[in-house]
Amino acid sequence: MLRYLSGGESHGPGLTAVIDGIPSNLSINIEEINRDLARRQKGYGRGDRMKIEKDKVKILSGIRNGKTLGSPVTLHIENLDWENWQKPTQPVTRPRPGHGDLAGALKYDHTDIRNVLERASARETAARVAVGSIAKTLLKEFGIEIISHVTCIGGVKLKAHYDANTLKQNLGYVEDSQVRCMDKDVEEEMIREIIRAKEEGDSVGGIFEIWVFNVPPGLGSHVNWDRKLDARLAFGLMSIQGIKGVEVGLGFEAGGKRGSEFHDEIFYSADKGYFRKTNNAGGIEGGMTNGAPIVLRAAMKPIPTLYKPLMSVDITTKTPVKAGIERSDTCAVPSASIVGEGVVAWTLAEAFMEKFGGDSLQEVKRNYEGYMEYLRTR
Ligand SMILES: Cc1cc2nc3c(=O)[nH]c(=O)nc-3n(C[C@H](O)[C@H](O)[C@H](O)COP(=O)(O)O)c2cc1C
Ligand SMILES: C=C(O[C@@H]1CC(C(=O)O)=C[C@@H](OP(=O)(O)O)[C@H]1O)C(=O)O
Repeated sequence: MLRYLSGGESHGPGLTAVIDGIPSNLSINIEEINRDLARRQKGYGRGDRMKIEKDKVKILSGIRNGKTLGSPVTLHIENLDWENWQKPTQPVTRPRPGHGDLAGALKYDHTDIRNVLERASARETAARVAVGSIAKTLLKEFGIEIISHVTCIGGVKLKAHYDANTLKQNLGYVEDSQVRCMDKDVEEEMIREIIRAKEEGDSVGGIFEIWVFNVPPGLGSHVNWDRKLDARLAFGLMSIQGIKGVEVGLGFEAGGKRGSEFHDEIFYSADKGYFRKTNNAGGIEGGMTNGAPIVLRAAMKPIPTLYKPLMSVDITTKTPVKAGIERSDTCAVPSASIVGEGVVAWTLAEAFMEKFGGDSLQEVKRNYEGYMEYLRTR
């Protein structure tokens, strides 16, 4: 069984995650984890904090001579901003609409909202990306590949749905793009919209898409609600700060289609086995992977902290006030897409280990290859 927990405040000394259940003998390249951490920090519209942080992972346990031992893997990422937060600060009393401020202060009985925002903050997603990067390494051993791109920022949208080949061909462009968008004209318009929002003391959200390739059929299960993979992927994506909607395959568009237009017809050939010509289901049927690529989309609301704040109520005096202002991003959709890759990798690694689980990578491979061999005879 795979599991992990993380701890760490946004302006504390750092973030720590302990992962249990990674099989032994998996080669881990720290530079791959650092590459994902750097990808998460990029993206047009991020605030000044990203000029301070230079996220790098330290591995404190579970890896020796570059390979996992089978014991818990402990990851640590330092907060370089920590040294600027050593002096006592004024209590934060003006909750920001859209952040965890008011609900968190009421629930945990805090009179200083900073005690809530320190952990509600998406700083925590650096730990999730490091954990996700290890999950990606495990999945890569089986040819599973996860990619993401941004399809909408602040209402500026990609003009078409792209197929897997076009997406793969444009991946280099996406990685270089300041907003992780594959179309140069749309990218420029997105950046203009972020600039306009920032100038007006406002913020934007958007949508990102995640594709997973080479997934074997049969991850997840139809037999109980909490084993359904589409539900678990939606849970993972929805748990990212700011996410308000998740789609699988055609998603909300499915509600307007006839059955005959929507469902992906089944074909068989001796060389390919069972296959589909369409993928409106997004690779999941009955809570299980069906062998087609998994396609997911997540919608992020606009960033809650506004430099031109909305109205709020001071929690000490109960008087109407403008909401508090913290240093903030204007847009974080490109970063959220990298976090999305991480949580999807984690969820799939969990499901993968449930199906093929073993204590060493060799054992997992034997189990996987046995199943793939069985599928070839079906
Ligand atoms: C990568 C990333 C960066 C974010 N940066 C900010 C930010 O600078 N300011 C802010 O108010 N919210 C930011 N958010 C969103 C808040 O963390 C989030 O809205 C808040 O924790 C409340 O959670 P909820 O939106 O899921 O309800 C960011 C989210 C992500 C994923
Ligand atoms: C620190 C990160 O994002 C932070 C997420 C965040 C929030 O409210 O979610 C608020 C900002 O924090 P600060 O006020 O310290 O600048 C972002 O910078 C990060 O992504 O590493």
